[in-house]
Amino acid sequence: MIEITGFGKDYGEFTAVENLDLKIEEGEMFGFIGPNGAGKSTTIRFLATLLRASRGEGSVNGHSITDDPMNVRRSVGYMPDAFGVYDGMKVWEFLDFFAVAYKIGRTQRKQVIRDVLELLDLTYKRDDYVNGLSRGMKQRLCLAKTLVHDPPVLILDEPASGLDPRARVEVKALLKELRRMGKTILISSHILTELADCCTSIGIIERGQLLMHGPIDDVYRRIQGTPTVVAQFGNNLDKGLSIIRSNPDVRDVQIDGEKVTIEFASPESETGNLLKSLVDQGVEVKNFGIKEPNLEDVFMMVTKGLVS
Ligand SMILES: Nc1ncnc2c1ncn2[C@@H]1O[C@H](COP(=O)(O)OP(=O)(O)OP(=O)(O)O)[C@@H](O)[C@H]1O
Repeated sequence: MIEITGFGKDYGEFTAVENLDLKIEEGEMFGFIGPNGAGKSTTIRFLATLLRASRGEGSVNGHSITDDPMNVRRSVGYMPDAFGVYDGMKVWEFLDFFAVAYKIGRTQRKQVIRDVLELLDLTYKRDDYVNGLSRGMKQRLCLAKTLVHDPPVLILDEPASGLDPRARVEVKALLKELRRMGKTILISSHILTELADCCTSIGIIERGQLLMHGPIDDVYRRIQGTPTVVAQFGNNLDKGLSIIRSNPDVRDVQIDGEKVTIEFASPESETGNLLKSLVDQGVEVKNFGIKEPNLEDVFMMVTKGLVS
């Protein structure tokens, strides 16, 4: 559905994105993750036909981004990271404006506006002025406007940024609903956990390079090899720490109050050996459990070059 080959973008001497290959299948929700300045928006703007590539090519819904941008635009609902809403316009007028731009006929427009307002839970704001909406509502309205031409692909640049936790949950629920409706979705974020439970695949980008990319389960599996244990000790914390630190299988130890996080060095590391030596040496172990990696861990490990 979305394919990019060898995409690169230079701004003068500076290379913002380097030789990026990406493939997103129909029906996927792809999380594009990276810190500020990594190159997410640059890649997204290329996909949305708003930026000329320095190198490489891509296609969306079978249409070439460079040779057939009009059909790409018809296929894509794009939500930029910073968007403007026009003052002095009512909610329905804002949506109507975009529907006209997509050449949707008058009668159909009414229905479309009704449908997207309903879907985005904004029907009760239909006649309100856009500039009087809260940030979360403006964000939802912007998402609504990406849907007016019923595109099969949604490209959303940080759609949940600046929202409070509740509004973020609402955006996530909405994205899941859109995926159920058959949309293929690319969503970028630097808030990693935000994407954990809704994406089917992820790509991690840093300094213009895609470090890892694949189905979310595969990415987890690739890093699961190096175990992390979270432990709690009843007494002898200092003794416990010295045993942990002198264990050759341990790469790093972090202490947060009573919680001790132990990172092991290799997939072959036997966490049980460490537990046994702690117990054998009289340390009271209250908890000792393998920690399942979350998206944050994946990101840290990939960007530290610990997995590839
Ligand atoms: N028009 C431009 N001129 C010069 N440099 C640019 C331009 N646009 C982006 N850059 C640079 O390219 C790099 C990638 O920027 P980009 O906006 O793609 O990152 P991002 O991953 O989307 O970051 P953020 O999460 O902060 O939006 C950054 O170093 C940025 O400063």
